[in-house]
Amino acid sequence: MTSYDYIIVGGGTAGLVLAARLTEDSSKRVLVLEAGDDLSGDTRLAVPAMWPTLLNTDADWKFKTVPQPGLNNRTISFPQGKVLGGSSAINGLSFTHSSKANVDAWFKLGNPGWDWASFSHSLAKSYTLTSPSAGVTGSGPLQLSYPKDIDNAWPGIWQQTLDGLGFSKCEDAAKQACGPIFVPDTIHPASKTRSFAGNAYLEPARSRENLTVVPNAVVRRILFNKYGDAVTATGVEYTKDGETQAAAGKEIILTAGTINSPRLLELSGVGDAKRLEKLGIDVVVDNPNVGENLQNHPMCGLSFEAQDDEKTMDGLARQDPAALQAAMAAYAQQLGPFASSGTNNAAQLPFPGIRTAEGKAEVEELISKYITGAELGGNAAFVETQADFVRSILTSPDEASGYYISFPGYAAFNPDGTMAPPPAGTGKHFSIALLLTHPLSRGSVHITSATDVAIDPRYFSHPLDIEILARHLRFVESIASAEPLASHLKAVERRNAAVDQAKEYLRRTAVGAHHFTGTCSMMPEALGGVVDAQLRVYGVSNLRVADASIIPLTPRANPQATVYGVAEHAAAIIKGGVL
Ligand SMILES: Cc1cc2nc3c(=O)[nH]c(=O)nc-3n(C[C@H](O)[C@H](O)[C@H](O)COP(=O)(O)OP(=O)(O)OC[C@H]3O[C@@H](n4cnc5c(N)ncnc54)[C@H](O)[C@@H]3O)c2cc1C
Repeated sequence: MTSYDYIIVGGGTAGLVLAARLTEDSSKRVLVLEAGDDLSGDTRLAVPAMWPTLLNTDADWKFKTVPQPGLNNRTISFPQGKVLGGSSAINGLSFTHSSKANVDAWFKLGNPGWDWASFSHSLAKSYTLTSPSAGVTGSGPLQLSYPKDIDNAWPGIWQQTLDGLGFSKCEDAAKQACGPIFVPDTIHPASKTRSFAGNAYLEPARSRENLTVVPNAVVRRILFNKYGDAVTATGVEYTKDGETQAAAGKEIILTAGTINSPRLLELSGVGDAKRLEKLGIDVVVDNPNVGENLQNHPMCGLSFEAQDDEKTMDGLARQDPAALQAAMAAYAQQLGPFASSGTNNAAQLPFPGIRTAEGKAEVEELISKYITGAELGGNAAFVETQADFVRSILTSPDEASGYYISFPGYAAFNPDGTMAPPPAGTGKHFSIALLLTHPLSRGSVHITSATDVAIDPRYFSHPLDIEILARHLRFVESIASAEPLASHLKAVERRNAAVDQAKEYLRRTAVGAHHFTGTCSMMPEALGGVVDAQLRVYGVSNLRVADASIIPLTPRANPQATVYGVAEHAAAIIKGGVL
């Protein structure tokens, strides 16, 4: 059996960052096993706006949640990349930093070396940003850019409207940020094609003799040696082309993502002993925290009718041949809707009204009703820290509890969370998608058999989440009713004027963003942790997890920037550079 210094399980976003960084040392042999195919060069991956066409294909694990009581018992789709590059190959390309407050809260949980100052140093290694105003900043492999042409008036309208409501543009999106922001895309500025872990990190490293990458290899379990209480990982078992194979490694690094990293731990005997014994799995390490603490942003959309002469993406969404032809012609010039994520105009906003005495009083009342007292369940010490963090966000006029993405077109979701097409006809739309940045609801991911997994995010199980999001939803309608935006829309009907109406709308239409984190959380085991601050799995000397699953408190918005930062930080830790 071939032996490696490191076996990386999952050649996704974090896995390929680690593969590239660890093979910089030519004395270290690295094996990457990736369940999905290598789709480098596939147009659906390369052309930015084509990412939805990869959903529900073989490049997607096509997960679904169990029915969600908080969402009227709906089952919500939960896509994840199954392809070399992982979710970075199929995601929506938005690159948003989390906040200093969020990362510092990880540190406060008992994670030395994971404060904002240290973490942001690692994050900065991951990207280069090309901006029309500031030029080129950074020198990391991942390429970020803004759309070249703003061929419509919407960005200005969005910013002026929010400015009029008292929120001026954020210049430092990485730190405290309240107000409209113009979010960069993971798109190469020269080619206007997707920049992702595959072409940014793997491609330059692929010819290294010490790197072996095997696509279409599904890892089934981690192999262990156990002497008394001392547990060592020795390698992995995987299937490739219908055959079971094994590889030996001095250290195993799990980067299989928020669903499959805890799933593989459980399948290999690391998890809650009672659960594993019931399934006939030999227990290697008893840790009931594995698969717990699943966090995700609940999200909803509101679409408004735009005036008939507005420029929107509705024609493209309806597959109108003229609109498609125009978009393709523009893309040949690296311009137009195919050349960007379409989600660049966003805003990070505090609790609505927090800058007034009534708003302050309202949030204080909600907090004292819902985040103190008996309804706190789960690990008391963790819950207390999470509650302190969320309280600090909600009561600050400079921290965001709502993330708003504006979009010139129809943006609504089917009941199962997939995107809904625009209504038939020729009507134009303007939409705002809304996310709760720091939910208190937490769920789980656990295996139910050798092949099945139950994903339960428990959306809105903490009552404060829906209360806060309902208030932001009302504020979405306030934005749409404010000038200059209001003049570009047909009459805005207030559909959610009362909090109860807004809550009913959320239970009926909210879905989950594709932003799941937390199932192998990094924190002390007594708080609910699965890995320590060096990302080592408790109870095993040479097994780490280093992907989105280790994030103990979910990032403010879209998480890929944070995942790249986690992977760079992990590489530095493994190479002995930090901590
Ligand atoms: C459709 C979609 C849209 C998104 N849009 C955005 C966005 O616009 N902005 C943003 O910031 N974030 C976005 N995200 C989230 C972001 O992409 C992810 O949080 C991030 O990429 C996760 O990285 P990861 O390394 O944890 O997992 P992944 O990148 O998913 O990598 C895990 C890898 O492990 C492989 N794997 C799993 N199990 C096994 C196994 N048993 N054997 C071998 N290999 C295995 C998988 O196939 C996959 O390649 C989106 C996600 C999705 C799915």
